[in-house]
Amino acid sequence: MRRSLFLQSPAQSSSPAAPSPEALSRLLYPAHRDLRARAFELLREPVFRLRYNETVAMERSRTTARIARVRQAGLLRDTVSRANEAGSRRYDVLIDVLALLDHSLEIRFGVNLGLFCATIRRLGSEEQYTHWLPRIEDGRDVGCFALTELGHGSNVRGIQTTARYLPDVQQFEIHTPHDLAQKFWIGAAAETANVAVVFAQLTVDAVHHGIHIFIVPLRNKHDMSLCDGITIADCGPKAGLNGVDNGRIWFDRVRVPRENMLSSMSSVSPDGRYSSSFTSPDARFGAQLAALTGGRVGIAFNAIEIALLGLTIAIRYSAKRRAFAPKKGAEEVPLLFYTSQQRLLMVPLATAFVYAFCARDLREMYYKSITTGSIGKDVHSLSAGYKAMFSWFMQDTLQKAREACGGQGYRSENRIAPIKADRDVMLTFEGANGVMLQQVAKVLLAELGAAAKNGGTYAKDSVVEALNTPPPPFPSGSCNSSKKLDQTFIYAALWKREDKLVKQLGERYGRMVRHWNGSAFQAWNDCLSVAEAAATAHMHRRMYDAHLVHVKHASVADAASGEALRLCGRVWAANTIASDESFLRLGCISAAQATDVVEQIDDLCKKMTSISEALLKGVGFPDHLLAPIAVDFVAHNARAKL
Ligand SMILES: Cc1cc2nc3c(=O)[nH]c(=O)nc-3n(C[C@H](O)[C@H](O)[C@H](O)COP(=O)(O)OP(=O)(O)OC[C@H]3O[C@@H](n4cnc5c(N)ncnc54)[C@H](O)[C@@H]3O)c2cc1C
Repeated sequence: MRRSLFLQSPAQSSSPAAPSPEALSRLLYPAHRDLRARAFELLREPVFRLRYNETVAMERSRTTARIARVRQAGLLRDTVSRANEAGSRRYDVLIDVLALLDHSLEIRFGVNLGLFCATIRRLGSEEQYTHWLPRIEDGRDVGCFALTELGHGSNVRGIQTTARYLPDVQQFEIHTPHDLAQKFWIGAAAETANVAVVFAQLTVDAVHHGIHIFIVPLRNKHDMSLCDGITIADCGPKAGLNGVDNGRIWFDRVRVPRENMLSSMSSVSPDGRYSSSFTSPDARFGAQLAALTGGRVGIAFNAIEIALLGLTIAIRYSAKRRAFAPKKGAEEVPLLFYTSQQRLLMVPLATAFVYAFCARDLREMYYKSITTGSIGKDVHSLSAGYKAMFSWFMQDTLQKAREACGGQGYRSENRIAPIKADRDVMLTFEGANGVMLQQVAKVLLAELGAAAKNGGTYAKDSVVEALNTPPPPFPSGSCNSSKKLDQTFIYAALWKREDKLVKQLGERYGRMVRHWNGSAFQAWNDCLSVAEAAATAHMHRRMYDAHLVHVKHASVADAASGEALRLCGRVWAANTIASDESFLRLGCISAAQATDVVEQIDDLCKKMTSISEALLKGVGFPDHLLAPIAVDFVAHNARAKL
């Protein structure tokens, strides 16, 4: 990249020092760097060569061949079979790399080693998980995760598959009572899985005990024929992710032994006595969905990696591709010269760096929950919020990256457009994004309710405890603070917006409950827009809190990396404030401050542009995972190559 081209504008202020790519890389990818390097190397092999516009059948068989090669290379060894944090860390590092190549490959592993194994690990007895996890890891069995039904997706509690205990034979009878209860979208069910964890409504001696989970064989392994009572249909071609064989399943009074119910928390004795370690059905239900939390943590993490992949391709191309010259006969300038192109790509680049470290924090919190065995409300709400916000950000970024590359962005071989189609489902599976934000808002409302009983003070372990302490007042001449876009100004703006919106949510909810004569369901429906706004504001303030810690940490490793990250935070904050009218509407900032913020964005983006090459080197995705336009688009398209 020729930096001089970015320095031609007289408005440009001094460029920051470029961070050390090595230091940044160690901050971003601190663990198992050898495994990460081995996985990148493996992806050079012909079976992993990128291909486009294949038939569904070809995509599926290619994904199967890729799975086999990853297994054969031994990279999966000692991952999920360890059933501990160390194994999960190795697994995640590997999957993060595979995800950069092929979403279908990631998801085929994700439903099998991720969702299936995590469910058994978290909810099964030791006997159950020591039996199943090694068999899944080495490929003797392929598992899938059967929760969603045609009639019930977001409303998980409403699923209607039944499981009735039959004490005479000490078996459960799993049954699909009608077509709306067919399992739908089940990854790997259409062709490849031989066993499923099935979520069903348990009845013991005519007493209903709510959702429980059962290990149900789907196919006879010797010839993959369907087991008695199982009907499976293919979900057919999808908008993307066609290497995954999503299927529909009906159970026709299928019998499984009593031991097949996941029994670490609840069990049924041979003579039909039900017991559970949970006194509250709500707490049991939350624990049963723990595997989904792990999935959301993974989606949040990978959404940022994929955004960075799209940005790497688009920024590298934009630094080389030229369009228009300042005067006749002069050399044309690179696309990245244009301030509009800089804004298009640098705001997402800065945002991706802010979010990347937040996603890493969330993973660390999730790893801790593997050791402690319980997922707290903080991990629950952060994983729901980050899953939604980061996957929305990813799709928005891929669209910007696509447009930034013009027509070349539309070519399949340049990756961005097909990745966008493949990844779109991340906004829906493991919890539709809008519904995820509602989950965050419900936690906020509960915290507000608890605080009201506590004289208006949030509890120490509340996710909004920070709202107990108002930000320090701006130093005299508050515009100085917004002019510099400093930490005090940014934090205060984010804090005030969150504080006001959370209170607004509480007030509106109370009013609506009265309006609807006590119906919480109706009242909540009339709060959804403020609920989403409050959840978003909460997430933004949490991200900024975390970001300040990340800047400090990065500065210790490499002063320039710390400065680079600080710049990313300012760009992200400026864009966040400029894009949401509620900062002004709610009086969190003045009109003069809003003007200060908006006027700085172009200059900040120029600074970002000057260090973007170093930032992308720190991310370090190898050329074979990028696209021809990110490497040498002229040589790649040479006539001599025809
Ligand atoms: C490719 C793919 C793979 C999948 N893999 C699996 C799998 O392996 N196993 C599995 O069990 N499931 C799987 N799923 C299912 C997935 O988890 C569900 O699609 C998801 O939970 C959403 O459920 P739904 O599709 O029924 O949407 P719905 O619940 O019908 O929701 C549709 C939309 O309605 C609105 N909405 C719904 N509820 C509310 C509400 N309370 N308030 C406001 N708005 C609301 C939202 O806009 C939402 O996006 C997969 C799905 C896809 C597409």
